[in-house]
Amino acid sequence: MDPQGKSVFLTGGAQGLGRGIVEKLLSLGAKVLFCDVDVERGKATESELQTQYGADVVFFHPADVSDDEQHKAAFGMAVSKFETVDICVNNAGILNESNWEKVMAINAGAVIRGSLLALEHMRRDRGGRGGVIINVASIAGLNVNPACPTYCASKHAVIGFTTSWAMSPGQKDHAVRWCCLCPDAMETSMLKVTDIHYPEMLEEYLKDNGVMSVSQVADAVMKLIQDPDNNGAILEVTLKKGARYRRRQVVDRDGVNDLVIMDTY
Ligand SMILES: NC(=O)C1=CN([C@@H]2O[C@H](COP(=O)(O)OP(=O)(O)OC[C@H]3O[C@@H](n4cnc5c(N)ncnc54)[C@H](O)[C@@H]3O)[C@@H](O)[C@H]2O)C=CC1
Ligand SMILES: CC/C=C\C[C@H](O)/C=C/C=C\C=C\C=C\C(=O)[C@@H](O)C/C=C\CCC(=O)O
Repeated sequence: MDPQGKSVFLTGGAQGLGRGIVEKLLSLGAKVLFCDVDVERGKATESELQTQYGADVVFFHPADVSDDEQHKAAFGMAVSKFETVDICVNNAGILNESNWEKVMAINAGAVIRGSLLALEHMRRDRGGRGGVIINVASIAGLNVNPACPTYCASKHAVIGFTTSWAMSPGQKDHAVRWCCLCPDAMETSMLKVTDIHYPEMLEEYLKDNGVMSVSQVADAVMKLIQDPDNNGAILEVTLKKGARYRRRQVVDRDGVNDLVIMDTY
């Protein structure tokens, strides 16, 4: 899908990757409404982006996406501003190993709610125009990670949910494309979080693997949006190997043993 002239709803856009994605989309001619729980930063970001791109193409709406009503109201605001939402990016996420309920509510719960809101609005078999849902997971959703088991579980949930909807027999009728983004470490405030186990393991990991810029990862999100044939894609982005699709398939290897889930590049 070409972002030019399209309408976007994105969560967690006040800073970090969310803001980076908003900026790329605006530069490609999309209109964006983003929400965030950080009201001060959200307003400041809205003001800076309106100055750069125009007051009628980017809007901030305060919302905590772990709250059902606030999340629905923010999505509804995007629909009423733009009439339709073509692209939904469920990006808001936190890292906090001391509060597993909150991590699951934001990283998994709000991604599920946001996806279902978008699906209901977009699905062509119920009068919508189709669209794309991008769910932000992490490389941690594909690996094990003793530094942050809860975060890791929340990101595995995002990938399982997104790829399962992508394989729905109704997907062609819905005309909604489902994609997951799995970045390696990025230079954002999340990497400053200290509430993890074994911080020295993370430090070692970052030394070996490096840290990406937000811009590099936001470019990969544009690839996800623009490629029309990537329903079900898991886009892994790392500093060393760049953006690579992993495709998840359920495979019957021999007709005898259990089906297995396989990722291929
Ligand atoms: N920074 C990294 O190394 C990586 C981050 N990610 C994922 O990227 C996404 C964006 O994270 P970053 O930009 O790195 O973090 P960040 O902390 O810089 O930005 C996250 C934004 O989400 C907002 N947010 C948090 N909870 C919210 C809530 N309940 N309701 C609404 N907004 C909320 C924050 O206020 C903030 O503006 C997250 O899903 C994160 O898990 C994935 C892989 C690597
Ligand atoms: C701790 C998570 C930090 C930020 C979250 C964000 O999503 C960043 C993710 C990117 C990479 C994080 C890697 C962290 C690695 C570690 O902390 C090591 O403990 C991992 C060690 C072994 C796991 C085996 C593996 O590498 O797959």
